Amino acid sequence: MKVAGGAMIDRMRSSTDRRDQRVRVGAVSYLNSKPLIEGLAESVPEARLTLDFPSRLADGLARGTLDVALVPSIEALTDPDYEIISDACVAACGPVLSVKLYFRKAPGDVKSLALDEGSRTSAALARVMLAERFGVEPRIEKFTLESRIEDTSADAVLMIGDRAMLPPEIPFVEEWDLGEEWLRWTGLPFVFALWVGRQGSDLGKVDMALAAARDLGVASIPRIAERESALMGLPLAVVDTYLRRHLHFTMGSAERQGLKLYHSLASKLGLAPANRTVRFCERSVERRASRRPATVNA
Ligand SMILES: C=C(O[C@@H]1C=C(C(=O)O)C=C[C@H]1O)C(=O)O
Repeated sequence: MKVAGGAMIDRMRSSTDRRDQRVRVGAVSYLNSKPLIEGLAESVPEARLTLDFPSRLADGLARGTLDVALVPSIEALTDPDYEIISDACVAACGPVLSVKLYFRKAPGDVKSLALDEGSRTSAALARVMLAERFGVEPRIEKFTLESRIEDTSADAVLMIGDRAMLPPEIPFVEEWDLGEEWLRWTGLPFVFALWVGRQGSDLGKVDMALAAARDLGVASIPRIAERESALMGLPLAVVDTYLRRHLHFTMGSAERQGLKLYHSLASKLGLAPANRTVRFCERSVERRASRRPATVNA
C-alpha cells in the first residue's frame, strides 16, 4: 500500500468532508483573466467560482480544495494526474505588459532575485532566462504580495499581475517584459496560465463552459475594459489594449510548442519534473487556427 503524503491526505479529506457537491473552480483574480470568466458563474450553476492569486490556486488544486483551476502553466507538469482541460488560456506573443523583471545590476551580474509570491510560471521563466542566456543562478528571495518594490534590495525583482502594470517609482538599470523577451529569444508565444483538472474527475459541463466563457469574454472586451478600468483606476485605453492586443486567450499549436519548450528548459534547470509531458484532454486541443492578433509583433 502506498503511504499518502500531506497533499494527498488533504485531498482525501477534502473529498470526503464535502457537503457542497458543486465543481470547485478557481480563477486568477488579475485583470488578465477577466475575459476567461465572463458569465461563467451564471452559465454553470453547478460550479462554484473563487478568485485568487495564481500560486494559491496551484496550491488549492494540489491539496484538492479545487477541482479545476486556472494555474501557472508550469504547474501542469507537477502531478502526473493533471490534464489541461480547455484551450482557453492566458498567453502573449510579444510584450505582455504585466510580467516585468526589473534590474538593479546588469543581468549577467545578478546575484539575488526577488520573485513575486503570486507567480510560479514567470518566476521559473525569469530563472530560465538568466541561466540560459547569462549563465547566472541567483539566490532566490520572496517578493511578498504586500511588498512594494522599494522594500527589497535584490539585484533583480520580478512582478506580475495588476501591480506590475504600473511603472515603478524608483529607477532601474534595465527592465524586461518577459513576454517580449521570450518571443525575441524563441520566436514563440508564451502561455502564462491554463485550466487544469485531474484526469478522470467528473467536471460535468465545466470544460465546455470554460471555452464558451472565453468566447463571450473575448467578444465582450470593450465592456470588460470599461468596467475594469473604472474599478482599477487605470486608463481605459491601457486596459483595452492590454486585453485586446497584448494578451490572447486561445491555445493553438504555436502556444503548445512554446509551452513544450518552456517546460523542457524549466526541467533542465530542475524547476519542473524531468521526463514528464503535459496531458491535453481531447476537447482542449483547438481545432481552429491560432488567433493571435497580428498587430502584437508589428
Ligand atoms: C500575464 C500574467 O500571467 C500570470 C502569470 C502567472 C505566473 O507567473 O505564474 C500565472 C498566471 C497568470 O495570470 C500576469 O499575471 O501578468
